[in-house]
Amino acid sequence: MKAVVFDLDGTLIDSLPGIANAANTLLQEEGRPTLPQGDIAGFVGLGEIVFLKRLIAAGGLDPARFDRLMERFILHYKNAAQMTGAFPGAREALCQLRADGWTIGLCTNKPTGPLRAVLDHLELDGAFDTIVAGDTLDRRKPDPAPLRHTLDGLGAATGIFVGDSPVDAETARAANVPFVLFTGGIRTVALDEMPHDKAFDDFSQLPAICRALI
Ligand SMILES: O=C(O)COP(=O)(O)O
Ligand SMILES: [Mg+2]
Repeated sequence: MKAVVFDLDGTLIDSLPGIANAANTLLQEEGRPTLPQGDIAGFVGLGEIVFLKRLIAAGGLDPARFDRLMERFILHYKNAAQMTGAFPGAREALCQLRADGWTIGLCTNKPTGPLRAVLDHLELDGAFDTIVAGDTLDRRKPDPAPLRHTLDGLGAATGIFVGDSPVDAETARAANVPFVLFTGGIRTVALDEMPHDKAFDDFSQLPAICRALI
């Protein structure tokens, strides 16, 4: 079975504006100045616990109130779905891959609550045969376990991983899976810091890239 697994934030969906809005809403509630979206981009990638720790440090919030802040951040993070869209051509690429006989998985560090909210909002739930959220396992990307778990769910021994970040590149390497880099995502480092087998900036290129890799 040919399997392709996608990262979500910055790969299939343009979620940074919503995530930044959620973070800044929390800062405003706490009476702190908001942060530029470019700074907040650097907090994304390792899931909500690391995200909030980075936000607390950069935004001058009280680390002792972590649990309470997390509860409120998750509420705002669910609402972020309203500000989130799929990248141009991403839906069409998923349909084409499906038509080409690929089985399709999702492997994200986004936690289940905000993940469900955004998949519902974008009606993307049915696009995937298997979904692994950040809190599905007790290990997250770049640990290879979530990607391997996604491939197991697809009944595939191997596959292709499509992502946008150094965390995704490291996950693919650790799981020994070819990595395809979407360069239009949440870019915080240079392209050569994300080892990849192929790169693309236009989703219409992806089905042919996948075909050529397997
Ligand atoms: O939630 C994050 O930190 C990143 O999510 P992603 O794995 O879908 O890019
Ligand atoms: Mg990502």
